[in-house]
Amino acid sequence: MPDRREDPPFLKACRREPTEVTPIWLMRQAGRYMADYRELRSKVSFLELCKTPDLATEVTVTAAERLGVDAAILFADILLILEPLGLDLEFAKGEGPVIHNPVVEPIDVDRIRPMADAGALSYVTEAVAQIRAALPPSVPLIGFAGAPFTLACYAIEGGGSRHYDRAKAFMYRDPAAWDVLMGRLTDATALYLNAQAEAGAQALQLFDSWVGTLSPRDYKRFVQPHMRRLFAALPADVPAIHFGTGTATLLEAQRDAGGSVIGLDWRVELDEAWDRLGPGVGVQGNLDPVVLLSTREEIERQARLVLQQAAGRPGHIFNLGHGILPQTPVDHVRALVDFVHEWRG
Ligand SMILES: Cc1c2[nH]c(c1CCC(=O)O)Cc1[nH]c(c(CCC(=O)O)c1C)Cc1[nH]c(c(CCC(=O)O)c1C)Cc1[nH]c(c(C)c1CCC(=O)O)C2
Repeated sequence: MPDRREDPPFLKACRREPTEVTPIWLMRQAGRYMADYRELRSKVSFLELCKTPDLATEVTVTAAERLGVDAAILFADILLILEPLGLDLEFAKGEGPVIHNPVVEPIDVDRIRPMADAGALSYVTEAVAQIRAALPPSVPLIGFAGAPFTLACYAIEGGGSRHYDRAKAFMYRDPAAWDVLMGRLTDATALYLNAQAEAGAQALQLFDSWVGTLSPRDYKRFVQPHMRRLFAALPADVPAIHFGTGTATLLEAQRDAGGSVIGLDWRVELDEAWDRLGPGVGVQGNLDPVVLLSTREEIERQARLVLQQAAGRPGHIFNLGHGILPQTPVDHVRALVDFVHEWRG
């Protein structure tokens, strides 16, 4: 058994062990709100950045250092896995992601090729190994992937969407084809996350960003069995964080699907949500990212409320309820990190 007493606070909190400070990291902590990132992006495209381990390492490590956060997150994107599955992905200027050959008809699911191994994504596992080697031991590295439902939304919609009407109509119209698609995405994601853990990722986050669009009943029918299988296929000794947004009515069903930590957004009260989830899981969240656009006083007031709601229970990881917005002042993010570290109940 490895000696885990000296583990950094983020990993202890993932295991619901007491920590001296509440660990904090932020979704999208590396990105356009940082001048260093914008400077680099003026020279290389987003996909090139993701596919060049040296650059992905630089971006990941710089962001973690600048902010003084308790964990780094691999610089990559949830949609990269769609390429080896046979989808033609582009990050178009000003438009966000576009998939040029989306899944439209049930027969298109046949085009989604099962992945034999994670070899086609070796640029990601190389980045993981390089980042792990570059970070100090006190800063754990989080690997991640998109959850099958959120990936299926992109694969079917061909990009972002407001109501996910095409994806959901596909799901309702042809549940058998839906399950085949979800099954392939689940298999590929399990391989990909295991490869990240093998390369050095010390925790794994599944982003089910758009799952809040489903009713509890539909979640249980169309998503939960796949998520159960996915979590069961992950390495048992690596904490898994199960994240979604708009999930107030889905939390228990998400917990039952898997993950040692459940991500919460700001639409729920953290203490009430944790009561519902019970003592068997930790929680991550849940400051509204828009609060970071206000004043330092308001940021501290709202951060204090989150910390107070989590107080007395080990297993809280401070985060936003969703990613940092591009117009966020870096100083505000740093002030938040310092405030959380200095807070002593
Ligand atoms: C849905 C989703 C995507 N990507 C991701 C999600 C799930 C989280 C969420 O709900 O926000 C996850 C993601 N995307 C990115 C990371 C890197 C790690 C981090 O710092 O958090 C992570 C964890 C980098 C990125 N992914 C993207 C950028 C911006 C690219 C740029 O430099 O122009 C970054 C830094 C591009 C991206 N990627 C995606 C969209 C919709 C966009 C365009 C919108 C946008 O630009 O914010 C898909």
